[in-house]
Amino acid sequence: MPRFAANLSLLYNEHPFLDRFAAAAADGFQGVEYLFPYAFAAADLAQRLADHGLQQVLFNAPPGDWDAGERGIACLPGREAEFRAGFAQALDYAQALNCPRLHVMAGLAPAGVERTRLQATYEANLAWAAEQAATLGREVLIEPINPRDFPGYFLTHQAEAHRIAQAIGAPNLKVQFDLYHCQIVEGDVAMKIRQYLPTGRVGHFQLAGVPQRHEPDVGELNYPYLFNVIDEVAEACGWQGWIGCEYRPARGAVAGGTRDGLGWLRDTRRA
Ligand SMILES: O=C(O)C(=O)[C@@H](O)CO
Ligand SMILES: [Mg+2]
Repeated sequence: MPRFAANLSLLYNEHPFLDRFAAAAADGFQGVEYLFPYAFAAADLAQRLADHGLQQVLFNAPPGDWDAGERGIACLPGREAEFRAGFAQALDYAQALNCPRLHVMAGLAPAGVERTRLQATYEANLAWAAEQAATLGREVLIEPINPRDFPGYFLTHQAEAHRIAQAIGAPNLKVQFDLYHCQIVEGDVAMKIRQYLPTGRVGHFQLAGVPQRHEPDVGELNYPYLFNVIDEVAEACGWQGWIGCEYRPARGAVAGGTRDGLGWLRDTRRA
């Protein structure tokens, strides 16, 4: 069975952020991920992980001005210095939290800038970030994201992400395979797992039900089937990663909403 990490940005919103670690551990999670740690001291986060026996499996590098609508800056010409400073900060947190992988968000393609220029900026930033991360034994991840949730996002397709990772050629530059985004953008999810997992370039999976991004047992994807495919292929190729549970609980605003929606996880553990 795959290992599941609780995404504390989306799950357990019925609790204040720092209390979500305890809630996730109480539900049997051994790993956590979230969008950004930067509003908290790394030492406080590390203490929560230690207190609850949790591993930090992923978080994101600074994305630019999130509240103003930015969704990463890696493809944006002219923002290279900010990208480098942000990535250095992310690496400091990764060290303190013993987190093996960092997601670098591409950003929204600005109108009027040629794609080739964005592509060159993106690849140069990723090559630099992968080199920095390698010195500390960390991985850099890139994630294709569906353009309904993030209109204009630069990276949307699995094939494109793998082409970029392959072209840059850094062994620690990998793809974050979010099954929810993949289903929305291109479908054929099981075959894409079979195609890409054996390449060694998949660094992490994430899941959510499609289309509402609720629990994985709500919606059009058959997750028990996909978990079996991941298990089968992972065993054959020796992959040992995590699946981040990155969904908004259908009863998320209700006390106990996240736990009440974890029946799918209890069923998976029993299977
Ligand atoms: O939205 C997603 O999917 C993510 O994995 C985030 O890191 C980016 O918002
Ligand atoms: Mg994701």
